[in-house]
Amino acid sequence: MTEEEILAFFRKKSKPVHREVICGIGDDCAVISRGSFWELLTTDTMVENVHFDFAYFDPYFVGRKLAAVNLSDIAAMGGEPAYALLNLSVPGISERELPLFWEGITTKLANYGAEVIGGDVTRNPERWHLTLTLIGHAPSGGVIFRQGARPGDLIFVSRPLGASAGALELWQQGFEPPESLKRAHLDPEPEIRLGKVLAQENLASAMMDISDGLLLDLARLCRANSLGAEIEAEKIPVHEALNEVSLSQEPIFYALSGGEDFALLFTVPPEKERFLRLKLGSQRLFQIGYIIEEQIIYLIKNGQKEKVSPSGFDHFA
Ligand SMILES: Nc1ncnc2c1ncn2[C@@H]1O[C@H](COP(=O)(O)OP(=O)(O)OP(=O)(O)O)[C@@H](O)[C@H]1O
Ligand SMILES: Cc1ncc(C[n+]2csc(CCOP(=O)(O)O)c2C)c(N)n1
Ligand SMILES: [Mg+2]
Repeated sequence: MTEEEILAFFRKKSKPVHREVICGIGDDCAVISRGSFWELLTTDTMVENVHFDFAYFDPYFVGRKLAAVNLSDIAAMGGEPAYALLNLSVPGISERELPLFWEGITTKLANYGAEVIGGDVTRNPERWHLTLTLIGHAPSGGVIFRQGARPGDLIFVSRPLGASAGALELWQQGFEPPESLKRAHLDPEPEIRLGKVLAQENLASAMMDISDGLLLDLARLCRANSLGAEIEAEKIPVHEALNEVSLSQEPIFYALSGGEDFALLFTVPPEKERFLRLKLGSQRLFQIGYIIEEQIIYLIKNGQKEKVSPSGFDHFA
């Protein structure tokens, strides 16, 4: 089974029984009503040689990235991160590695007001296997779900895409990537501030973060709404450093299907666009297309409109 099929199985089978569960399987975070506020829960795992390789990572950046991928799921709901539980499962860890890893994870969490408050340690005979569970909160009713988009809503991404996947390919081909690509892969910045503005000002109708690639994640957002999308290749913000390096594919491929961008993908009703630009001032946003009724994703490229199948990262594809 593919990762997509496994997730579909869980989504179909789950029927929350607790009345306080506002949102269970299927969004970037689970959401639980705690009366005066909503709690947000998310968990993400990083496995050595699946998510990172010590050929170009060190324990400090493994810690920073583990924090970032979880923070990004809180950002995708428009929430505020707070508490984390850390599960460390390793063949062994040295007196040099442990403080570096701890410094990485705690500094990244602290940048966004979060801290580690517990966890678990076990031996893993094979490789580093790390899981972080992050808990956050939002005002009651003040989160943006994947569901909520309407036909005609504008589709935005929060920053240029493809840098992380470009860096990965360069390392895997034995080259040293330029600094901006390296940073995007080793130390991605979660969009906590932007997510909060979009939620608190009720600007976005639907939102998620891009972890598996724009096309695949846009397809997930569309499916959550039983809608489709029309996007334009020329409007997709491709990270500019991809034009300066030698890669196996065109730069736009990494922006469409690379993954690990941790940018926000969100929809905005057209009548709110002016207010959105006003609220975000100098922050650049990239409108790449709009939501359509038909449950298909179209890409307009060189004046041609073509149906695209959602390609991106799947652990088992
Ligand atoms: N093993 C599982 N059991 C129950 N629910 C799961 C399981 N794995 C994933 N889910 C749920 O399925 C949904 C999609 O999961 P997915 O991991 O793709 O989300 P994500 O964290 O936004 O993406 P990524 O892991 O790529 O960052 C989420 O709501 C998640 O909680
Ligand atoms: C060594 C190595 N090989 C491949 C990749 C690419 N990669 C791994 S997981 C993932 C998507 C998000 O993960 P998840 O869906 O588990 O949250 C991507 C694009 C990498 N980073 N390192
Ligand atoms: Mg996510």
